[in-house]
Amino acid sequence: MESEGMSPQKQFQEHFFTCAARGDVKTLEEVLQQGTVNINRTNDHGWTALMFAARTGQDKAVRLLLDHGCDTTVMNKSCQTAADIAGFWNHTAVLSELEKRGPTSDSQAQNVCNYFGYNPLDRCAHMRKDAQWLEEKLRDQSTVILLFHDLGLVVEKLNAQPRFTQPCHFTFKDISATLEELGTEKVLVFLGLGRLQSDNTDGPSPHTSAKEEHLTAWFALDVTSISQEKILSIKEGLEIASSPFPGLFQLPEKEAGIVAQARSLLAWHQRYKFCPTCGSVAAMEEAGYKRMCQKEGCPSLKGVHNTAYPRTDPVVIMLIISPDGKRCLLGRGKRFPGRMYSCLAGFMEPGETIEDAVRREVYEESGVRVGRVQYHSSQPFPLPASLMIGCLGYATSENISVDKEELEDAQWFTRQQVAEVQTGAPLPTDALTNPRAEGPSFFLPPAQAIAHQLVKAWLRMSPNL
Ligand SMILES: NC(=O)C1=CN([C@@H]2O[C@H](COP(=O)(O)OP(=O)(O)OC[C@H]3O[C@@H](n4cnc5c(N)ncnc54)[C@H](OP(=O)(O)O)[C@@H]3O)[C@@H](O)[C@H]2O)C=CC1
Ligand SMILES: [Mg+2]
Ligand SMILES: [Mg+2]
Ligand SMILES: [Mg+2]
Ligand SMILES: [Zn+2]
Repeated sequence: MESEGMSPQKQFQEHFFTCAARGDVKTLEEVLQQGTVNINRTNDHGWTALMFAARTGQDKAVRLLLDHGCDTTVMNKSCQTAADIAGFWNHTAVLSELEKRGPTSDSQAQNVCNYFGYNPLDRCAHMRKDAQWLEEKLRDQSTVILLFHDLGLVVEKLNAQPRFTQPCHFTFKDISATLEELGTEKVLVFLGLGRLQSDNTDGPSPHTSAKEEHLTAWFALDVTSISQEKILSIKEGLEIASSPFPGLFQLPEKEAGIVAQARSLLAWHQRYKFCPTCGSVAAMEEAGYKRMCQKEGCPSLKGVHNTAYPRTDPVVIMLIISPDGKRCLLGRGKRFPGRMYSCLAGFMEPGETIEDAVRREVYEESGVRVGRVQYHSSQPFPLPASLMIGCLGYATSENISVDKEELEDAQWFTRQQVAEVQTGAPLPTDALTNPRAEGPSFFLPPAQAIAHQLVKAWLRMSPNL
């Protein structure tokens, strides 16, 4: 840690880092007593004193810094927390101390939870055939009903530039006339019971068990066959988030999973009105989780031949790491906003393992060969009903040959390039639309995309410590 040309304040800070790295608890304590340093101050690489102590396994220094309130969630410019660093260098005493004392990062404290991935509802599949129970739940004052018009969610209009989209929580009373107008053919699906809302019921009905009393029921209703104007007049201040971008990606995280569940189910009912086996009309059953062919004897009516269940299409999405471990492969889809690069992705095919789908799609789209494949996390993706399976893949070749049918470009990016973009200044507001906007030469999808989380995971695994 050189000191030439540094301001005295910076020299003092560097000295503090050195003491942390050496485990010089006595000096650290003196400095902290004086209150002359900012305990969470970072150096140019984003390292805190806690990270230096974690890097060299100084458990006493780590304990002291934690006693003085050092922040365990700070990430350096390679997106690593002190716990990541301790874990990488196998300093188990330090790691367990860090884990004991506070959140070590959003994804280490709990399993990785991607946007759309958190769904607080108990789906209560066993209740889906109980028409009386469902009807009671629907009419309960605390019940939340989400409306979709041609798959566009009905949301509350926010006056300011919307930072997020708030789904409108309709009650049975709000929409009883709408339900009547839709008649018996309506697509109304039961989503589940949850504790998201404070309950304001008059008391339990005779059919609810004690366990269910305080849980809110959630439903989704397709109102496409009614005019938009009529739907928007149900309440004041409504609008329809008809374009999925950015509306669907700005939901409160606690509701994003519920909206994903609802939208995928309604999309399925909209597109699969007829039996895929014999072409006869199929009717909705089991609160929206099944469609039954109305033709007697159709093979779709039973067992594993039943084609009448909602569709989920598995998609592999993968961050491919170069053979030397220093770069990752990112591509630009033809319809991506300007300068955005993301992980390669592709639909899985029948009779294929996740690992082989990763290898095939990467080879098809970029000509790069992949060996080992490691699962990371998954994300329901309601456009219309994919399940993104996030993986890290280790390349065994480097030459890129882009499939111009699918991608505009694919390139290897260094760890530093990616870390700079990931942790750099926020993008200018016109970066998505204006190719001449200021800012970095490329950017990554936002945190709501699983691709973003895969890149982050790779940066955090960095051997560059
Ligand atoms: N979160 C993220 O960062 C990213 C997410 N994605 C998502 O991943 C999904 C798949 O990625 P993508 O690269 O488009 O997939 P692929 O590489 O498999 O190619 C897409 C093409 O496959 C065909 N296709 C459409 N549906 C299916 C299906 N169910 N099974 C097999 N092939 C199909 C279509 O061709 P045709 O039109 O000729 O029928 C489509 O253009 C997309 O829904 C996309 O939204 C993709 C990239 C990044
Ligand atoms: Mg492909
Ligand atoms: Mg693809
Ligand atoms: Mg494909
Ligand atoms: Zn049929």
